Amino acid sequence: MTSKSDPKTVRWGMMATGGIVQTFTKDILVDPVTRGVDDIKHVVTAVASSSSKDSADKFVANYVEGKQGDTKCTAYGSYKELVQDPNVDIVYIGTPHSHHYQNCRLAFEHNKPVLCEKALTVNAEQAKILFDEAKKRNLFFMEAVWTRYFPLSIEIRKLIQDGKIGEVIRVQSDLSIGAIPEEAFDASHRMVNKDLAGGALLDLGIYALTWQFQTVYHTLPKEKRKAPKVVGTLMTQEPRTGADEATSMLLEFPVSTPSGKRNTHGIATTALRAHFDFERDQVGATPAVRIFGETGEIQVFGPIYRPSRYRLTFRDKEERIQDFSFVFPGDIHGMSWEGDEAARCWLEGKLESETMGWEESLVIMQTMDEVRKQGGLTYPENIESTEYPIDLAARGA
Ligand SMILES: NC(=O)C1=CN([C@@H]2O[C@H](COP(=O)(O)OP(=O)(O)OC[C@H]3O[C@@H](n4cnc5c(N)ncnc54)[C@H](OP(=O)(O)O)[C@@H]3O)[C@@H](O)[C@H]2O)C=CC1
Ligand SMILES: O=C1OC[C@@H](O)[C@H](O)[C@H]1O
Repeated sequence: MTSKSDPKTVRWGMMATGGIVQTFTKDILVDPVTRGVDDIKHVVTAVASSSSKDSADKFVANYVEGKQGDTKCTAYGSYKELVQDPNVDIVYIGTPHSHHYQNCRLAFEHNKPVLCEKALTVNAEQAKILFDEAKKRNLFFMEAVWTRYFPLSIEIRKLIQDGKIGEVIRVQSDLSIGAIPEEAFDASHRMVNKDLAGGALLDLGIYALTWQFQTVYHTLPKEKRKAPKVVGTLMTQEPRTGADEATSMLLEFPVSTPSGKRNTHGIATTALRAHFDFERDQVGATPAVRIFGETGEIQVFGPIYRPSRYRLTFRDKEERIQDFSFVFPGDIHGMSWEGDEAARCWLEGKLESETMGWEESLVIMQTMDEVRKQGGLTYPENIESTEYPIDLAARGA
């Protein structure tokens, strides 16, 4: 348990009613005590849909009512009404990547703190403006990279920091899905639609990068962290839309070991069309992340956005192979931990989370900018723009 005092309640406002907002809502409304947390409690006091009030009403009925005692949840038919609601402490943004910049600016304009889904923005310039705005207005702001808050991720970062596998020489990370885009995603789907900043890199590749960054960059003291050089990029276009269907990245993290003597090599890959056997991966046949140290290796089994198994292998130890598994408490999907972090940071008056801080989110966006430049991937001007407000089409418009 984290605390013995009465839990403090945080009131969430949900911006959008799509897939991820449903999952996040279900997860945060699971009693935190089931995961050993007794200092905070989450309630959802408002939900807004840009498509219709009806969609917000249905969301409330399906995901909120009956799950938070007597606490009321207001349904809105516009995001503007949500950010004006005085009963909302913090806004969760679960819209497509293309809309994050505009949506965050709207929330900040009304002085609301924000937890915004990955990828934070379309490009680094937008992200930088958001961080400046949040700072100017003294508002908590965090990119919702849920994987970082998993007990498994925390444990692996600690193993590396404690030198359990020696200095890290190379990290390989992959997040690919076996979907054939024509069958799995209509050309207008957010996964492949350039108007929604779709594509493998911003949606899935960001997790391959998350594993690079959380194991190499983040395990160093802040003053020693240096942005990686993108040494090479390969990109394949999705035939109908021109979004990236497959992206491979070769990174060099300069002087990235505690001794300051070594660069670390990063190989990060992502694809929408690669055949990928999740079941086989989950039983442990094929690790999706391999962290190669001087004296040992850490293998993480996928899917790497929701990891629950890892293996440690040592060169010189008697017990050469050790396996570790994690069970998700309280039947959560795994998003509650990031919700707890955001709520706790906000309650403590922090502007950012140590685990996914502004500077690191920005470096990751800069890395993706460079990858896109090398791979020749651009998005429409209106969604790359830093202008605000721009009226981007809402769903179905
Ligand atoms: N952390 C994770 O595991 C996951 C994160 N994500 C991230 O969450 C975000 C949303 O993904 P997901 O929930 O799967 O997407 P969905 O398409 O399921 O939902 C997106 C929602 O955004 C709103 N929206 C506003 N404008 C548009 C528009 N022009 N086109 C489509 N939708 C619009 C809609 O809600 P409304 O009509 O109510 O306003 C829609 O339901 C992305 O950033 C994605 O990367 C996605 C899946 C998993
Ligand atoms: O963040 C995500 O994680 C799970 C994937 O299925 C989804 O496409 C992606 O947005």
